Amino acid sequence: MNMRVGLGFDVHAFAQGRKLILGGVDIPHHQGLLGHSDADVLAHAISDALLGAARAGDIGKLFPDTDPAYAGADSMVLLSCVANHVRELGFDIVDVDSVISAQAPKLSPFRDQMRENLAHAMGIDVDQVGVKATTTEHLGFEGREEGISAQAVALLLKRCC
Ligand SMILES: Nc1ccn([C@@H]2O[C@H](COP(=O)(O)O)[C@@H](O)[C@H]2O)c(=O)n1
Ligand SMILES: C[C@@]1(CO)OP(=O)(O)OP(=O)(O)OC[C@H]1O
Repeated sequence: MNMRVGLGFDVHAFAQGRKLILGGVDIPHHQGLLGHSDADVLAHAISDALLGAARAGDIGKLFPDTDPAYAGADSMVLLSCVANHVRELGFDIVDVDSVISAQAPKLSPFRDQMRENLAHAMGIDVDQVGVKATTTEHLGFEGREEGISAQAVALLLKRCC
């Protein structure tokens, strides 16, 4: 069986004085996401989906949040490393889809730029990357605007020898 599916999920809390970076896009907002890296929750969920499909651990295994080397890291660079890693393990990236849960800000104006950035980082075509957004109708931590979550799925094809 040559197809593998992976699931990724990540959460980051909002904090004052931080940038809001999603899919490599710097989105104007009155608060941003807290993290060891730039806290790009979408890039992290997609990274974990790729790693899950390749059965290669998770983002924290590759880039520990205790390692000063990743303080303030650009998560699109981390995503590129993950994509190259799964390719080195013998997989091609077939398709990626994702959803961001955020009460605010409105993300649809930034969707196409996020897709382009993510596709570029993973070395795939933009039509192989889906990005969606939803509010949680004011329910839960996303709905209270305490943070943002993202989920992603990835489909990989194992190259045969
Ligand atoms: N942060 C967000 C959340 C949602 N959207 C767009 O609005 C549509 C409706 O959202 P509901 O949560 O009310 O279903 C959603 O399908 C997105 O197109 C958004 O852009 N940014
Ligand atoms: C991205 C990494 C890099 O150290 O740190 P964070 O920005 O804290 O993000 P998280 O999703 O909590 O953990 C994964 C880490 O690999």
